[in-house]
Amino acid sequence: MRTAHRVETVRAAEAELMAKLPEGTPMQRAAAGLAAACCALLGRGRVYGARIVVLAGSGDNGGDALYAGARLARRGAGVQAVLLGSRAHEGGLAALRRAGGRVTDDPFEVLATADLVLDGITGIGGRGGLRPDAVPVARAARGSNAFVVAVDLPSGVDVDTGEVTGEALRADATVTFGTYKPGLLIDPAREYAGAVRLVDIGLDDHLPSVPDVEALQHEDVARMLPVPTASSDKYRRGVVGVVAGSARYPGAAVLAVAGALRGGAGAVRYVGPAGEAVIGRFPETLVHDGPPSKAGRVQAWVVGPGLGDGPGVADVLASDVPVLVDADGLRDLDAAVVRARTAPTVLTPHAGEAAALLGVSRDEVEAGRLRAVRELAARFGATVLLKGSTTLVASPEGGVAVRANPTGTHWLATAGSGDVLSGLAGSLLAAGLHPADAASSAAYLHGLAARRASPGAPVSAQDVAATLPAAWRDVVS
Ligand SMILES: NC(=O)C1=CN([C@@H]2O[C@H](COP(=O)(O)OP(=O)(O)OC[C@H]3O[C@@H](n4cnc5c(N)ncnc54)[C@H](O)[C@@H]3O)[C@@H](O)[C@H]2O)[C@@H](O)CC1
Ligand SMILES: [K+]
Repeated sequence: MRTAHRVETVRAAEAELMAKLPEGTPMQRAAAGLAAACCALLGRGRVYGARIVVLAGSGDNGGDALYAGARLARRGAGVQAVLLGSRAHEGGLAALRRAGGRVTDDPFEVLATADLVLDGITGIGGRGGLRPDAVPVARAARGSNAFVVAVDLPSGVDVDTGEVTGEALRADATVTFGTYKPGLLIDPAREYAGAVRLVDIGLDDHLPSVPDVEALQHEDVARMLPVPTASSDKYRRGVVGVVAGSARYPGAAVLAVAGALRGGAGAVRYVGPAGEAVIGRFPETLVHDGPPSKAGRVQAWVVGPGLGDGPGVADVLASDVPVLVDADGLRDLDAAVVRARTAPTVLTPHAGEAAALLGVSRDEVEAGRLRAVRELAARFGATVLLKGSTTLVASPEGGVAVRANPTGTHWLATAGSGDVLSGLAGSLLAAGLHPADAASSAAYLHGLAARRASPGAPVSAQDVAATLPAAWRDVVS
């Protein structure tokens, strides 16, 4: 699991750490880790003579970059510092000078020939996008052939939310200290960070055990996924009911069932008017034309994909098993009805649907996705999966981290892919997963399947569904 803490928490942990260590120790640890990462990035034998530019802002982020620059200068790199802001970190600057580094007043000249740039303009103390004086320098750094390494995080992004509201410096890699920051796990800031490496500075013992945001890794998902045993039969493995599709959108039913069949439930029961299309494609499905309450026992329901104005939502919400509500099922959803349920509910809106549920504009949701997903979960007393370039999953209970999905691809923004996701997540719910685990592991597998089905190229929802078993295998092997 990658765990991220917001600025306030990091500051409190750093204060505790600093109180028990000699002054400057955390910064020296950070600088040592940063310099080592730069050496690894430059490659064996390439540090001596490398042309390195340190962009140093006025805070401790600049201090980290300057001390790391000093370490690299001692190993023979030519290091030039560009001082941005009203002052520079005194100790870091003195160390750089002692090691033979220089301060330049022509940033554009040194950037034009640089091999590596250290972005130490702002770290967790940065507010808003880059200030005007830093903008042309940041642009020149990005426009050069140099490899750009962000110190702690890319300067200009919002650390706590992942939002990018102004100018920010896009890095090729980020070396972050002590813990990930939410912005390193959530788009669009995540995209500015490049490959992220975490340097241990001894902060762990001082951080709360529950992070603000977390991102699953293969091993976390592998632990969650259901594994059939010798005593499993199709009913013990769970039956998932899918209420989806309409005369107008029969395909949504097929795609939701396609996802559900790959999610580990023992059987899929389809309820709705698209039974013929579903059976034609997946003869293993049990079909029923409704209502859901008369269709036989299931361990979880999925309701909504392609449903149009069709019936079934109220019937399913009245059941005593977990329910996942998606797409048309989310329209006019009553928070009081959801809150009154005895079994868990999972909602899977995209930004537009989330906006309608919250009564705000889509832009407002897009601009504050972390806030929106938490607010929806609290208001509906439900687990909420907010789809987007970084899909987020929030739980209704307080004190639980929001999960940011690390496997997405922009190609997943394609018709029908959400139907596959809701079928898959519902199937995992029926197999007995905790709602947040079902939602987040479904998003993980779904993203991985999309990347695997069609690396770097358009992918169809059917391809995603068909590649889910391969993604599952990747995760558990
Ligand atoms: N506190 C600690 O124990 C440690 C802190 N470390 C480093 O310290 C950083 C935090 O340092 P600071 O609190 O000094 O804050 P920063 O260095 O992140 O930034 C603060 C400075 O940047 C300026 N600034 C703010 N917004 C700006 C913008 N949009 N454009 C340009 N300049 C802007 C401010 O005027 C202020 O002087 C961390 O990110 C990390 O890199 C590390 O050394 C590890 C240990
Ligand atoms: K930075």
